[in-house]
Amino acid sequence: MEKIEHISSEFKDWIIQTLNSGASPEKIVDAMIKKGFDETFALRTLLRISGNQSIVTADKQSPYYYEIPEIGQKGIKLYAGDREIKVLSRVEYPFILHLDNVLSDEECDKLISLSRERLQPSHVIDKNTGENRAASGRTSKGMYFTINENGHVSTIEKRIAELTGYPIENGEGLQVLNYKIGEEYKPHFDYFPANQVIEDKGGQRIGTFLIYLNDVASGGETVFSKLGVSIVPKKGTAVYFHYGNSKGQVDRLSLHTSVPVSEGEKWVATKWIRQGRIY
Ligand SMILES: O=C(O)CCC(=O)C(=O)O
Ligand SMILES: [Fe+2]
Repeated sequence: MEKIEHISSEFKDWIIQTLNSGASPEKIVDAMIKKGFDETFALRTLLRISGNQSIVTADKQSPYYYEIPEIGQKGIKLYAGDREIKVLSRVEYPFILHLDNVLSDEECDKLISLSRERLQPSHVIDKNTGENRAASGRTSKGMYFTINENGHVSTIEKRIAELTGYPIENGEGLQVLNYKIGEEYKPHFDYFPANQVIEDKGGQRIGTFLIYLNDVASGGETVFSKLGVSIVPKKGTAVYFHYGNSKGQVDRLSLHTSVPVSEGEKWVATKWIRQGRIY
């Protein structure tokens, strides 16, 4: 039988995701060979993807259909309670909003102090074994709050819900991440691979609300690598990016990374939002 010597964009994304969640390149090559790929092609593909080099893909997929989320329909001044939040910049494809003044300095400091003692190395759940193990693509430490865990978390969750228009119940527990010098989060998508979407747990992730909790002395930018856009962390600002539409498609342009911190440290809080209610 003839061996496969081309991959789809979707399969390429699966490789990126699997690689960055800690699977070894050898395992992925083995899996590709089992699926009928040519061995040299599989090896070469893995080398190029892990070296961040471009590869040619053959696509059957229809293009992502863009819909402007509610937060993008409110103009350049947003309101949450009596707080005015300015849009600093906006990208349409993929949809990204950069927001000023989402949290005050005191609110950022308080969130850091509530999470500091609970940080653990960032882990992923192995899809095959169900095992909780360190992720090679994520060298940061992190922790999760449960929904409405305390008054401070509730205040932040209400603000995000008001800004985005998505109820608190569509959001996962707030995650806080801390990156020290050299730590990073390799290129990844926040949405789930198609086979891991759990319909009765809110379904697919469709947007990410990412808040910067401190100023980073150097490095630590959030980079949307397919766009060539870098967001420089600034205390209290946030980015919202949206990558899931009402047709159930996901936007591959939302690939992003947190580049290594080169001086100081970085603190962020992430709220992942799903299509429907999780709880
Ligand atoms: O730390 C960052 O800038 C990105 C974090 C991120 O991508 C995530 O939490 O999904
Ligand atoms: Fe992410």
